[in-house]
Amino acid sequence: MEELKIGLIKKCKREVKREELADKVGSGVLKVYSTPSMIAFMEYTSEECVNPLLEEGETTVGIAVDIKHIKATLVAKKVECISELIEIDGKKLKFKLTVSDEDGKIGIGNHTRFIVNSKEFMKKIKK
Ligand SMILES: CC(C)(COP(=O)(O)OP(=O)(O)OC[C@H]1O[C@@H](n2cnc3c(N)ncnc32)[C@H](O)[C@@H]1OP(=O)(O)O)[C@@H](O)C(=O)NCCC(=O)NCCS
Repeated sequence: MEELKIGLIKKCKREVKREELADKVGSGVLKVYSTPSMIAFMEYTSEECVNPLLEEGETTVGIAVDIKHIKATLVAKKVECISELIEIDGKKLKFKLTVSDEDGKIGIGNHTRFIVNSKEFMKKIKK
């Protein structure tokens, strides 16, 4: 079975939906792909990159993002995210990310996730 190692890569593709636009998300007023939606796509792709290789009962949670949104994208455009695992520091996993639309790069940066046991993580949160 494949193991968690530096160099793992995941690519995900999707189409920009109306509910992902800045005026719908509330992060701006224009009808363009929102930065939070792009970051969510980056988080999803990074999670997918490593989740199949975790122990039973484990998942990852996002703990840091350092992202640049460099170009605007309209609804219905196709976007692709590439996430590469570039650092493993105990339970901390660092990913390098690129998001492109049909015309080129729209987002770049790094994202860190932390491996947790799902049940224990939820139990520790104060109600
Ligand atoms: C991930 C989390 C459980 C770690 O907490 P913990 O188990 O108590 O671990 P610690 O606080 O001892 O941190 C462990 C390491 O991660 C680092 N770390 C924790 N949070 C960090 C963050 N946000 N950014 C960078 N590093 C972080 C700590 O500095 C420590 O590093 P070290 O081992 O080099 O000293 C906690 O930060 C958390 O719950 N974050 C919120 C995650 C979340 O809800 N995400 C949204 C859902 S996906």
